[in-house]
Amino acid sequence: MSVTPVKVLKAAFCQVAVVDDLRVNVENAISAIRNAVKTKSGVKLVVLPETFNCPYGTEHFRKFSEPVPSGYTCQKLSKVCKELDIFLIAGSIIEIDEQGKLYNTVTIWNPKGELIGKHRKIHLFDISVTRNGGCIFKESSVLTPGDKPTIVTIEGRKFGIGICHDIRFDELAKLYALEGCQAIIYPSGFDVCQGEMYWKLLQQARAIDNSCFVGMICAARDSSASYVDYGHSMLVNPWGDVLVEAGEGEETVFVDFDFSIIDDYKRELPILSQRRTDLYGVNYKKF
Ligand SMILES: O=C(O)CCC(=O)C(=O)O
Repeated sequence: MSVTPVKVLKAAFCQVAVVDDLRVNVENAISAIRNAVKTKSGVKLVVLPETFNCPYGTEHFRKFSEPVPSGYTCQKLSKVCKELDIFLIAGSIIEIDEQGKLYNTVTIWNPKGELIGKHRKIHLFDISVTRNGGCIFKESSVLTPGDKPTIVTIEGRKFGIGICHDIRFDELAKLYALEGCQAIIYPSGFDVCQGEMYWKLLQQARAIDNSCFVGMICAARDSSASYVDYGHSMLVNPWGDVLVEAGEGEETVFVDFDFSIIDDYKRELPILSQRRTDLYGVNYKKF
């Protein structure tokens, strides 16, 4: 049954803190979700950060891994979506498959508590940057990359899903735009150094180039952690305007996706249809 697309979708981005205890993290995320729905009436979509139930570090990933959707975290998330009648882009968890392979995986849930999508991070975070304080990370030492893009329909609107480092790859965002997505959501965990340089800039670039909303949702900053998350969960519209930005600490921010702005942007600046596809193109496998 097709749903009439909503004009405006009310959303909450929960910038939760993450500690070294899976069950505490899940309880914390669930109470943030409950508070968000209680605080602002009409919230229909909630988003959580990357690895919201596990400290971000390759040494933690196997210990915190769970099967999807039968694991503890997924079962709790499914239940809360049903209870609160919401969609949830559930940040990410570390998924373990039957072969014991690990993935960084976003699960997406509908108000019936059904899993409507699962995105395994496609571009693993392997960098060794030396400038501005530096950042070295090698997710591929323990994780397996996902092999397909993920689009879900929420209240009649198509959302593309990525995870953190996925935002650096414009082809993925372009593919989502060409497939009709009006928003791309990246649960994320930039460190402070990369965050200061690129967090806002990358979202503005992806949003402007692809005529859509772009959001990144981060965990709260904990300066005593070995990997320090940037915070600043954000949503940008296609004009590049920052519609909402959290601070550094634990916080939930609320934002309306008013989809009329996408139509205005595409009418006034029709770059997607002005592309010279006789000269170049984005090739991708059908998924
Ligand atoms: O691309 C970056 O600089 C940060 C990416 C990241 O932190 C991640 O993928 O978890």
